[in-house]
Amino acid sequence: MTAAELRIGVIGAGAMGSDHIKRITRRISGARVSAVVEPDETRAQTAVQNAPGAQAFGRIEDALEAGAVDAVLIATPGFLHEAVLLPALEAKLPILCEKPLTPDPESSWRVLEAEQASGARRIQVGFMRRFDPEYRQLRELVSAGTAGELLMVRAAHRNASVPEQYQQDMLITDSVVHELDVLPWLAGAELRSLEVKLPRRNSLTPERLQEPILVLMELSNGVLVDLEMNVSVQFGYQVTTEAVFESGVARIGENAGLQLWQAGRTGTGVDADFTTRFATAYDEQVQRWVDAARAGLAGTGSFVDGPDAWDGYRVAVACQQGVKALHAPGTRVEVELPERPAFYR
Ligand SMILES: NC(=O)C1=CN([C@@H]2O[C@H](COP(=O)(O)OP(=O)(O)OC[C@H]3O[C@@H](n4cnc5c(N)ncnc54)[C@H](O)[C@@H]3O)[C@@H](O)[C@H]2O)C=CC1
Ligand SMILES: O=C1[C@@H](O)[C@H](O)[C@@H](O)[C@H](O)[C@H]1O
Repeated sequence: MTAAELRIGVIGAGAMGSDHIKRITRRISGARVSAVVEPDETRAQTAVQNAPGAQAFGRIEDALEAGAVDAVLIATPGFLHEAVLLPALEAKLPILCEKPLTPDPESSWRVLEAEQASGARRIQVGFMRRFDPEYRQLRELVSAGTAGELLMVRAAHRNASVPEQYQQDMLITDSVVHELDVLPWLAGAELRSLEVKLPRRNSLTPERLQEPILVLMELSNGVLVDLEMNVSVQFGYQVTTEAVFESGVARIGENAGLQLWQAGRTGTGVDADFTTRFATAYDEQVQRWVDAARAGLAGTGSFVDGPDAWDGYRVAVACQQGVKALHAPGTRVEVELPERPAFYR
């Protein structure tokens, strides 16, 4: 037996929050947006227009006090996640928190402590790539072993451009953060070290940035990863992964949509940004979280079906070390985690 339709409070109605509001309203079953928490009034009004029946609030505390939500989806900027996570945990709500869990290991650890005090794992972190069909297929290939052992991964994460508020460290904390979660997950291993190399600078990148960057990672099973992180490619959005096995090579993420052969040329669509490239993954992530949250509230299952707060903490440590590597190009920086609390095993 599951709980009735899940009433979701979306906290933060900027780019991602609005995308999730449309998703929940139009494509997700078993849930509706009952509240939007957004201090910017114009954004709040636009958001509630896209979510029939939703109430607007300026602060999460007000939405909780009004009893307007059964669960929350957090889409405020990362540095504000802790301030929203703590009252939501205190209210014992199921939570889907956009990446990163929080921007640094200390605040992520405080969140782990608050979650443990709440008595259950209630936080799912929005590392949506784990729900992308191609990443899932590749992970199955790794674990089935039909192409032999995985040896190396060559990855590229390319954005057409980035907004004004995007700063140098965000190459790691906002962008590479996804690979720091998904590549160890894909390879079935832990991240052991990171190194950043700086190739020639792209003259088209904003003045404040030194990029692209090359990130080298060593995993606990000996797999080596090289990742090109590039945020000024102009042509569109592309996230590719090539996995080199003992007896085969697999690639994902190269083409988007129709391939056309015409007038002596061939062409394939390119995604403009992550909202289209990972649309299926975001949908799957939110649907699985809604189903888990309903089961958790009904007492028939866990609140989480995907990356949890420990994954968020692990990635916060990796990002901290990644930023150190970014500031010391050519230096190998180790990644060490404390013992995982029994609660998360
Ligand atoms: N999974 C993915 O691929 C992506 C995830 N993100 C993540 O989504 C989150 C939001 O990013 P964006 O939508 O790009 O940011 P944004 O800046 O477009 O939107 C954030 C919104 O939060 C609101 N806000 C600020 N303080 C608030 C508070 N105390 N309570 C409620 N709302 C508050 C702001 O007014 C703004 O409307 C970040 O954690 C970001 O890392 C962003 C892009 C892609
Ligand atoms: O999370 C995201 C953005 O914040 C980030 O800026 C992009 O580089 C990522 O591809 C996207 O998925």
